[in-house]
This record gives sequence, structure tokens and C-alpha cells, in this order.
Amino acid sequence: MKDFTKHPCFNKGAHHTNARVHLPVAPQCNVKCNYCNRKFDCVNESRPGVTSNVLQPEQALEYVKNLKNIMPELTVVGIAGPGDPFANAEKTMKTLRLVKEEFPDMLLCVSTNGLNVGPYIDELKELDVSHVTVTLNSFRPETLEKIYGWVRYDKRGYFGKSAGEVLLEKQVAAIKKMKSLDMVVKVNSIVIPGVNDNEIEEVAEKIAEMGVDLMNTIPLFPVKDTPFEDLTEPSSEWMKALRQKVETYLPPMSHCARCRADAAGLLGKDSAEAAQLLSEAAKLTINDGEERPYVAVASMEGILVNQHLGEADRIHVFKETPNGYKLVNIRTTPDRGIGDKRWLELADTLNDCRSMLVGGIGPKPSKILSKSGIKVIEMSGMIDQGLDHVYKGTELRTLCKSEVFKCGSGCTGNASGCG
Ligand SMILES: C[S@@+](CC[C@H](N)C(=O)[O-])C[C@H]1O[C@@H](n2cnc3c(N)ncnc32)[C@H](O)[C@@H]1O
Ligand code: SF4
Ligand code: SF4
Repeated sequence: MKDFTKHPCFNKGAHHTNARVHLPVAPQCNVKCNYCNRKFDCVNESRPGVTSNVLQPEQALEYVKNLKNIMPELTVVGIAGPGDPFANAEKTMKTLRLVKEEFPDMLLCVSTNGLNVGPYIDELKELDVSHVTVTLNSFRPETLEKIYGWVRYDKRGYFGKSAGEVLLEKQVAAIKKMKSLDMVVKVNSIVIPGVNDNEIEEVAEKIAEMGVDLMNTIPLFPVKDTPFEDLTEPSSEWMKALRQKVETYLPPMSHCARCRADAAGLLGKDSAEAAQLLSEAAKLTINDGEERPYVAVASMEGILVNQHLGEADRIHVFKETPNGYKLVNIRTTPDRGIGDKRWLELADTLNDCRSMLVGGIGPKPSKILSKSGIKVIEMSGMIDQGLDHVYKGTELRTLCKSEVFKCGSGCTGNASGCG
């Protein structure tokens, strides 16, 4: 039986003695919170959603191994972004599994918006993930509408009240299921002045009825370039009074440090050595996808992703090395005018590539390449950015096709796709 008293967030008594690490393996998110800005590469900012690197699961395991050597007081491994663990469910579950196999006594936890955790709860339980945090900000759709720009669930986008309704329904179902499996559940509620600050007691009452163990009322941290950037952060006196109200329903958490997605160390005392280990782990070459080590790129000059596949006579092929990305070779695309055969032959030519970066692509070739195991990514910009996305999982601002390249415009084709 694991010792739950060793979790510094769930047990205040442990926060001077027991350390936690957040593994930043989950860069994507399925929700747009109007207070969140997931900016990477900012070592000086200490707030949720920020990380200096994104790790692959295997890199994360190496990081934990090295960290445990210098931080024997490490008792908790959690995943809290920088996006949402279950918008990156495969990577999250793989990371938890790897850590559990290597460190069976480590406490495992995840922090999620709750939208897509439902299908993974049984597996989390099986992996002995004991502590789950769900961010739930209101029970009222008219308030949720003000907090969430959009919600993406099951490949559909939701806006306005319906976004809040979908999110709330999934959060409530997930919390109920987790409690039925006896998991320790904490709810985070971000206190947003003038938006949900007069509903926090209502949230406390309702989650207490659902058996939630702990409530963490977090004052809004107004972040630049977010819709809530101009709101005022609630004062500590105000937060204290609020926590006293919460206490009548369930235990409040009062020592949350609003940590980064790559936080490591004792709460409020993140370790500089850990930051160094994290950056080293991010450079490790991993074997995942070794049978397809390369990435194909449609580029005119080998620097930018700037070609529609239908227009490309040559494809640049890159690989990741410990010294950065290297061009492996340039391959000729099959001749035009042979219909689908052109794309089947191209798939064969690129059978050692795991992904292809293109400025644009028609539906037919996209389908054929994807079916043959090549993940097609439409983007514009520096090739290195696309390679970082494939190899390191960093976020990519994927432009919609019309922003990148209009099929047919500037193309000698007829805009009917390149098939
Ligand atoms: C970055 S999120 C990652 C986990 C997950 N995506 C979620 O939202 O629960 C971790 C926590 O930070 C909170 N958070 C993000 N931005 C914040 C801000 N500007 N002020 C206060 N809390 C914030 C989130 O609401 C969440 O409770
Ligand atoms: S769900 Fe979490 S990571 Fe996603 S936008 Fe909201 S706070 Fe940021
Ligand atoms: S953000 Fe709060 S709950 Fe999460 S690790 Fe930091 S102190 Fe713990």
C-alpha cells in the first residue's frame, strides 16, 4: 500500500519534506480557458501551463531516473500539461506506465480539465494512479460560457453554453466514476473576479456531495494575451475568507503554488538542477518509431515548409541526431499523370518516414499517405518547427489549409485536389 501522506499537495504536512515532479508530456489541449496561455520556453515565468521543454514518454522516464538520484525526497510524479493529459492520452498513459514499472512505490497523479479522462479512468486505477485533480469552475452553463472560448470533444467543436454543458457533463461523470473506484479527487476552481467568484460556495457544496476529497481554490493569475488579462487577481485576504466558506463543505487546500507544467522539487522551491536534467532529457534520442526514423518535407529550398505536395518534384528527408536535425537526402516524387499510383509510389519511396510536413495537400494523397503509416501535417513556417513538433511534441500553430495554400492558387493544377 502506497503512503498517501507523502503527497505534498494533498497533505500540507508533507510540503516541506516531500517533492513532486510534473512531467511535461502533454502539450495539446482540448479546451480553451480564457485565463490560460500555454507559452513554452519561458524559464522565468512560474505559472501553470508553462514549461521549458516537452518530453516524450521515454525521455520522461530517463528524466525521473536522473531526478530521483539527486532528489531522494521525490515521492510524487504527476502530469499536468502543459496542455491537458487526456488531450494527449496515449503519451500520458504510456508515461505513467513506464514510471510505474520502474518506480512501483511512486505516487502517481494527473491534473485534468476532465473532458476526456472518462475512457481512461479504469486504466488509471489499474496503474494505481491514486490522486486526480479536475479543474471545475462553475456548475452554471451561463458562467462557463464566459470562462471557456471553446471545447473540442469527439472531433467536434462546441462554443457558448453548449461548450460549458459538454464539459460539465463529462467532468461530473468522471468525478463520480473516480470516487466509485475510491480514487482521491481534488477539484481546482479558479476564482475569477466578476465571473465565478460568487459561485465558489455552490461548487464546494456540489462537489462535497459527490465525495470529492479536497478543494483547491486558486486565485486567477491574470496572464498577458488572454481574455482575462485585465482582471484583478483576488487578494490573499479575500481568498482566505473564501477558503473558510469552502471549509464548511470539504477540506480546502491553502498552499497551492500554482506550479509550472515542469515543476520539480519541494512546493514553492523548484530545483535548478532539475531544470538542467529536464533540458538534457529533452535532447535524448528515443527509439520510438525507430523503424520510421525520418520526416519527409515538401520544401522548395530545405528551410521552410512552403510547398503543396501536388507541386513538389522533390521531397527533403530529415532525421533527428544528438547534434540537431540533419538532411538525409532529397528524393524525387513519381511522375504526374498516373492518378492514385503516384501517391502509392510516393508512400513506398517514403516508407522510412513517420511524418510528412506539407504546405498543402489534396484529400486523396493525404488519405493514401496516412493509410501507409505516414502522418501528414499541414503547416507553414520553418522546417525545424515542424520537426520539433514531430520529434519533441512541441505545439505547432497549424494553419488551416486556406491560410497556407489554396489548392489551385499558384498551383498549375485545377484545384480539384492533387489526385
Ligand atoms: C495548466 S493546467 C493543466 C491541467 C489541465 N489542463 C487543467 O486545466 O486542469 C493546471 C491548472 O492550472 C490552472 N491555471 C491555468 N492558467 C491559470 C491562470 N492564469 N490562473 C490560475 N490558474 C490557472 C488550470 O485551471 C489548472 O487547474
Ligand atoms: S484546460 Fe488546462 S491547459 Fe487547457 S486551456 Fe485550460 S488551463 Fe490551459
Ligand atoms: S499546482 Fe498546486 S496542486 Fe499542482 S503541484 Fe503545484 S502545489 Fe500541487
